[in-house]
Amino acid sequence: MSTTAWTREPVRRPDAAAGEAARLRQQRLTKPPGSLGRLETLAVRLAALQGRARPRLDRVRIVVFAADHGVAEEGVSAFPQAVTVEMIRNFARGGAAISVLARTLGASLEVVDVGAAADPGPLPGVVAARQGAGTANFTRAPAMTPGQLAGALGAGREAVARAREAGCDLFVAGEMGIANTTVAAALTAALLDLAPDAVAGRGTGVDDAGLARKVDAIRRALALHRAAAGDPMEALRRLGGFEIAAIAGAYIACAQAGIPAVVDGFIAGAAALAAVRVRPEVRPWLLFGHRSAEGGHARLLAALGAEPVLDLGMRLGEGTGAAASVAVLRLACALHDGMATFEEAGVSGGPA
Ligand SMILES: Cc1cc2ncn([C@H]3O[C@H](COP(=O)(O)O)[C@@H](O)[C@H]3O)c2cc1C
Ligand SMILES: O=C(O)c1cccnc1
Repeated sequence: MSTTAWTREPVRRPDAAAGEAARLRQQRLTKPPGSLGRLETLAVRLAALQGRARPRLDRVRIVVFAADHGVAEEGVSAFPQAVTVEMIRNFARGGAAISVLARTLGASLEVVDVGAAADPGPLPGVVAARQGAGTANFTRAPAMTPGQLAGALGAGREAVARAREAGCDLFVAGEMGIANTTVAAALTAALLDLAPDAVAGRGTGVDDAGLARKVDAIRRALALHRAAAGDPMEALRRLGGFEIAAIAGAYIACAQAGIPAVVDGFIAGAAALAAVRVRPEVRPWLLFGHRSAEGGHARLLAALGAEPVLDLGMRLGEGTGAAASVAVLRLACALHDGMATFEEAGVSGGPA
């Protein structure tokens, strides 16, 4: 049986010397210091994370983790649970938003079925790592058994190992799972000690009655699992989901492998929060792609001290907000690498 012991293995430290070399290069490029704003600091951060003064984003890996949630039966989503497996098929055929973004970016896309309610069977580009036919309804029982939690975390670690094997400059985790905004909200509320209505949003577009059912389901879940709030791994087991645990595992594995990761929206953000609570040294390895329009994401970002790259009013998931930010991160790297220095260009007024 798989265990979670690997999550306690050492995490890499960013390379301060590579970061400093990148910072000095930015000062010598033909522009007033700081005038490219966060395009400068993002390139410097990527340099420290990749351990090279000129960071590259040629090989971007996107992995969408899909799973279902027992809490869907509480009527918390605007869409039926069958959409999860239907979207797995859509990913495999290349018709989803993340499929288009991955193609446009020239990024490799993998889908991991961590436990949709229906088994999609073998599909091209879909890895089966099923921990069950969806989690248990967390308003009545822990979402996962200890074995399922370990299996889901391990599925994330294995996805990072495959990415590393293929060569990976940057890792993007996405998710698909009907009702997972309820799950992300419950986990966020437990870990940040917030009221359900402060973190629950409309997800796929629930009406007022749906939102009230969602807040109520979260309130009941928090009451049932109250004792776990101080233990992030146990909170993840009781209030999380297979795909959220897999993403948390992937972030921890990225930090252990020295691969920077871009976090997507609210759901991936909840996984990031869990990962950082389990292993605080994971935090430097995470960049934040965008601010989701989902209620609760802004508070989650604030708690993580995260300033997202984009704020486009997106609220889809699948890794789409993180993928969109890769275009900006690539521009940051291209400027950093390709601009002339004051000295090279014979422009006056550069650093002494
Ligand atoms: C067609 C479709 C594609 C999606 N892709 C991502 N999500 C997003 O919506 C779901 C979460 O919202 P809720 O908690 O309200 O169910 C997740 O699957 C998330 O990835 C989708 C949702 C739908 C309907
Ligand atoms: O921010 C997200 O990740 C999100 C928001 C709504 C629905 N699905 C995902």
